[in-house]
Amino acid sequence: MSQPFGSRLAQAMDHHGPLCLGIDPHRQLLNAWGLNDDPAGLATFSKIVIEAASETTGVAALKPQVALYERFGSAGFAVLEETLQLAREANILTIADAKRGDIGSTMEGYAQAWLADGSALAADAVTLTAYLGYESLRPAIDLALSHDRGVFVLALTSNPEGASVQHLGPQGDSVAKRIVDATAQDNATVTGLGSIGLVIGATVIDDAKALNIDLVRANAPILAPGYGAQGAQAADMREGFGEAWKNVLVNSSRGILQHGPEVADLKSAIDDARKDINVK
Ligand SMILES: O=C(O)c1cc(=O)[nH]c(=O)n1[C@@H]1O[C@H](COP(=O)(O)O)[C@@H](O)[C@H]1O
Repeated sequence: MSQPFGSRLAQAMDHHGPLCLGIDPHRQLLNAWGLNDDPAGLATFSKIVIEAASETTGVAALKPQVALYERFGSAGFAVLEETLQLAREANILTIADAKRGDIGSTMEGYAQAWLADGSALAADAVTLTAYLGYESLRPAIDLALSHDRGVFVLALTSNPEGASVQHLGPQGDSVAKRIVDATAQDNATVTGLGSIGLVIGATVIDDAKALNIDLVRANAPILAPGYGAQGAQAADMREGFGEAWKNVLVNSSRGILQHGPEVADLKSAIDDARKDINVK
């Protein structure tokens, strides 16, 4: 890969718009699509989603939810490897939603799995959790940067429980703010969009303001899940993110996937979401 992840993502977002399609093969969705909840069902589901994404101009990235493959152990991981390979062949950026985090020495192992050239699980970026401290993620950040890949560090998550940890800290100095400020440092010397991203739930954008968090200064791609099935609305996202909106990659999983299994129906759900998000 000849360009940093941030530049590749910025180009994809310019070309396709800011939609990331989550590949979340929940048992209920597989059943609704007439598929078995087993590795063969996972494989068919994933292929259909990639086919739909590659036949529209509406998807900047795909985000496979690792947990829903991991349910099936090594057989599920084999399907995830194939899925990542198909997305690579379709030229669509991938974000492995693995939410990894560990002490530095073992973080190195996760980094090699998700971010090293030649790894069967390598994606363009991986989601990380900084509960062990932002600096514990350094092996993944370093490997990502040296391999033109990226990471997305959870800062403010879309679930209601996140605030009980992420808002902690004295007035104006929350855990979430520290994470955002750390990504700002890592992206500071980059011209264009940085490769060290953040996750800010679309359902909790107002918290960023309340916590005095400067998302623009972070110069980070911002993955925003919560649109669609979790109820966040396009107009509220645009207004809430304000100036940072230009860096926001909006994820929708179930909101689009519920329209399957026909590729044509998925495509039209992607188009609808895309128009909705782009509404001025
Ligand atoms: O890291 C994520 O992607 C993530 C962070 C977060 O704060 N909230 C959140 O919902 N997610 C993921 O985004 C996807 C949301 O799926 P839907 O609610 O079906 O659109 C799931 O795979 C979640 O695990």
